[in-house]
Amino acid sequence: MELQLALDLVNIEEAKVLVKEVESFIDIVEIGTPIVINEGLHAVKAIKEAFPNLKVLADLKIMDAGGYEVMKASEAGADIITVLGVSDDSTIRGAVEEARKQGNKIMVDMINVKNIETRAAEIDALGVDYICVHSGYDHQAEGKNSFEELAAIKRVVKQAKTAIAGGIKIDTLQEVISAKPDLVIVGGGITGAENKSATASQMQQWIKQA
Ligand SMILES: O=C([C@H](O)CO)[C@H](O)[C@H](O)COP(=O)(O)O
Repeated sequence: MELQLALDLVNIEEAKVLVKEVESFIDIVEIGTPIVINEGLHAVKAIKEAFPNLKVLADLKIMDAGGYEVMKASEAGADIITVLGVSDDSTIRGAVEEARKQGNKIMVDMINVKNIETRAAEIDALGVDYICVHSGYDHQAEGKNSFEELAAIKRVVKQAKTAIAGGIKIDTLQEVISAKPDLVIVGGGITGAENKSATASQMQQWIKQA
C-alpha cells in the first residue's frame, strides 16, 4: 500500500514548502486540478525538478484527447496522469497508448461514474494502471465517502491497482486501510493538519504496516 499527497489549494512555491516537510513519508505527490488550472503544467515540471525522487501525478482529469494531453503532461515530467472514468473508451485507450510510449502510468478517476462495478470492469480491461474511487469536494460537502465504491471495484478489478481519494483524515485512515486499497490519496488530511510531518509520518507508518 502506498501514500499519495494531494496538493490542491496552493501555488507552486507553497507546494514546494509542503512537499519538503513530508517528502520522506509519501510515495507520490499529486499536482491537483486547481493547481494545474492556476499555474498550468509548469507546476508539474517545477515539483518534478525539485523532488526528482518522488513520483509526480498530474491530476488533469482528462475527458477528451487522451493521447495528446498525456503527451503534454509527460513532457512536463508527470509519472502518472489522471483520466476520467466517464470518458469514452477511445479517450482512455489513447491515454494508455501514449503513457506506454512515454513509460508513464494512467490513473482513472471514477468520480461521478454511476454504474461503478460495470464501468470499473470495462476500464480494467483497457489496461489502465490505477482505478481510483473518489468523493470530490462537492460530494464531501454532502457528507459522502467512497468506502462502498472501493469494495465494489475490488470485486471486479483484476489487473489495475485500486486507489481511494476524498476527505481522508487521520481519524478515518484505519477504516480506509482495512478496505485494502493499493494506494491511499490524502490532501487536506495532511495539508490542513497542525503538524503536517507528524501526521504524514503516522499515516505512512500505518499504511506500511498494513
Ligand atoms: O482531486 C481532488 C479534488 O477533486 C480537487 O481537485 C483532491 O485532490 C482529492 O479529493 C484529495 O483531496 P482531499 O479530499 O482534500 O483529501
